Amino acid sequence: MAVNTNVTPAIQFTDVEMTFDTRAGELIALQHVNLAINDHEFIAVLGPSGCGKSTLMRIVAGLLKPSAGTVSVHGENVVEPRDDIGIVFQKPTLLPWATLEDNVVFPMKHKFGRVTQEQRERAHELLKLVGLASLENRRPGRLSGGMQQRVGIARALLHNPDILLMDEPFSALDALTREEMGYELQNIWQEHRKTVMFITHSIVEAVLLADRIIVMSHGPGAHVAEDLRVPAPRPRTGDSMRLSEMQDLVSHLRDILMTKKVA
Ligand SMILES: Nc1ncnc2c1ncn2[C@@H]1O[C@H](COP(=O)(O)OP(=O)(O)OP(=O)(O)O)[C@@H](O)[C@H]1O
Repeated sequence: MAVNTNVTPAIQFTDVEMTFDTRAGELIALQHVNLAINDHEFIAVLGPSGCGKSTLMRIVAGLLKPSAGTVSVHGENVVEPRDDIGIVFQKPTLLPWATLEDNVVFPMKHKFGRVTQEQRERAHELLKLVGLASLENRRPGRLSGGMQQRVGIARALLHNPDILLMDEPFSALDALTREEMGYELQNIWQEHRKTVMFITHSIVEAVLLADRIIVMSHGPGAHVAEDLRVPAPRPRTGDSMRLSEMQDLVSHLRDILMTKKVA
């Protein structure tokens, strides 16, 4: 079968530069960032602390405008926040007085002033999808960090975005919950096939979840230093990590990230 190489990427960075004005002067955080992320692809972004991973995500989300270059989503330049993007942050910042269902539908209420019955039904289905069936009338204060983050994921999926941006979504969780959430995210991704851009500091998490791993170089002027395909088939399990090619990938990533070889 012929491969169509002329497909518009879900997300494309073209020669992106991001400069911030700081008290110490101009800081060139990103420079010459070129990257194409395909539809339905799950990519993880790794890189030294402060290299600009969150900045990349905020540009895709339309929350920041690049100083030079362009970012497009499905072929359209990003100039403002878009409805086809959902975002999950490190902490879900839920409304403590609202039920889980009300928290999931809150962005709709905030944006349109009302919530439809269909959206409430979808919130119910999504809470089921993230393992919180029958808890929709609870309030977040009584939930563990992992459960709260599940609500954050359900909320990001409510408007059925094509693209999910996740900025260290599991970093505040304990190790076991974090691993469990990773497998759940993989299940959700297998079922819904969103394009996912997942920022993490965990090499193992990146390797377990992603199709491709993007390693950013050190800043200032961070760019894509490596673009690596993850070799294991899906669904990935703990056993996937025993494959020699996965261990080689983990060793390679440790080597370049811990010995600061990314330049
Ligand atoms: N609004 C801003 N104003 C000034 N400097 C900023 C701003 N946002 C980010 N920076 C700087 O840009 C660089 C990249 O920041 P960013 O948060 O994107 O890095 P990161 O790779 O996500 O960091 P971490 O891994 O520690 O979360 C850092 O030096 C940061 O201090």
